[in-house]
Amino acid sequence: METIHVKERIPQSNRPQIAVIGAFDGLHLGHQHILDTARTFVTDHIELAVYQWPGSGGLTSYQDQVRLLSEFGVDRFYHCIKPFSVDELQAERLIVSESMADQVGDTDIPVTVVPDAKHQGEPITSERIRTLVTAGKMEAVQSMLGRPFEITGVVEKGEQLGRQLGFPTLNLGQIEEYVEVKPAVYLGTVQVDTDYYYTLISAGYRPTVNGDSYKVEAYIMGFSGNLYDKQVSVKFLRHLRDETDFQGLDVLVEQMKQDERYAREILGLT
Ligand SMILES: Cc1cc2nc3c(=O)[nH]c(=O)nc-3n(C[C@H](O)[C@H](O)[C@H](O)COP(=O)(O)O)c2cc1C
Ligand SMILES: Nc1ncnc2c1ncn2[C@@H]1O[C@H](COP(=O)(O)OP(=O)(O)O)[C@@H](O)[C@H]1O
Repeated sequence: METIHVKERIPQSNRPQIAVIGAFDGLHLGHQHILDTARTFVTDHIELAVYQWPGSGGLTSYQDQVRLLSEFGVDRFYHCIKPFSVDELQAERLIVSESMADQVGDTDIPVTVVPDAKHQGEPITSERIRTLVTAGKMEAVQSMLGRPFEITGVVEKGEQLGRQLGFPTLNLGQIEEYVEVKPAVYLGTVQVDTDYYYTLISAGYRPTVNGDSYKVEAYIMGFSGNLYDKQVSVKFLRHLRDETDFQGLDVLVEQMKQDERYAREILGLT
């Protein structure tokens, strides 16, 4: 897949295109349905192009978007930082969602409007998924994304208290572009290089240790090793409990042990 950053005018393509227009934050099941529809118009001589309309973001990093769009068979990805007019496109056909159809306006290009994909009777939208992430409802989020919610970041140094408590936790840095997951403890997985591990994720403000800022941390079960500066991806599978202001570190440690027992029980591990 070729990626093109568009600051001003959209460059002309030398191949005929089926053009999909949308914000595409999250690449959720609705987006996947639009791309499936678009692919039915693609032939040997026509390429599939996505023109990304600027939007709110927060569910997928730019890097995730590039990876996912490429996996979904997109040939060219135009990352547009400003709204554009469809007159600038030289497409055989435009493919848009119901909500995007209003923005398209009059055009001579044939337009296919793809009906919204639904979850429990309501349209799947990025806004709806963002709200659920901030509410910690990870199973519902997963149902609408078609995969678990995932955050990719770089492991940063913290206060180095975790190891003293018997629960070393990698701290995810460079995650500002994601929405804040509800402060709570989650069961998930972490990908380090090509390996996957089960993990307990703590997202929040760490009131017990007078934490002052929002952090996403992960204690990898049955792992030891140095992960500083590595890029890791954390997937949220299930909410276990909300973040609590415990009366002292010993109470927090007892609860973390209980969290690990509970997670192992769910996973069928001993
Ligand atoms: C499984 C788990 C559950 C946690 N639950 C809480 C909690 O309920 N309240 C809280 O203040 N901090 C909680 N934390 C965060 C710890 O306070 C934090 O990991 C510890 O202060 C170590 O921080 P450090 O990585 O900066 O050294 C939890 C951490 C883990 C791994
Ligand atoms: N099981 C584990 N889970 C997470 N990190 C681990 C684990 N074992 C070792 N580590 C390493 O220890 C660091 C976390 O230890 P911690 O004492 O919490 O320090 P910090 O406050 O700097 O995060 C991680 O960044 C990683 O390099």
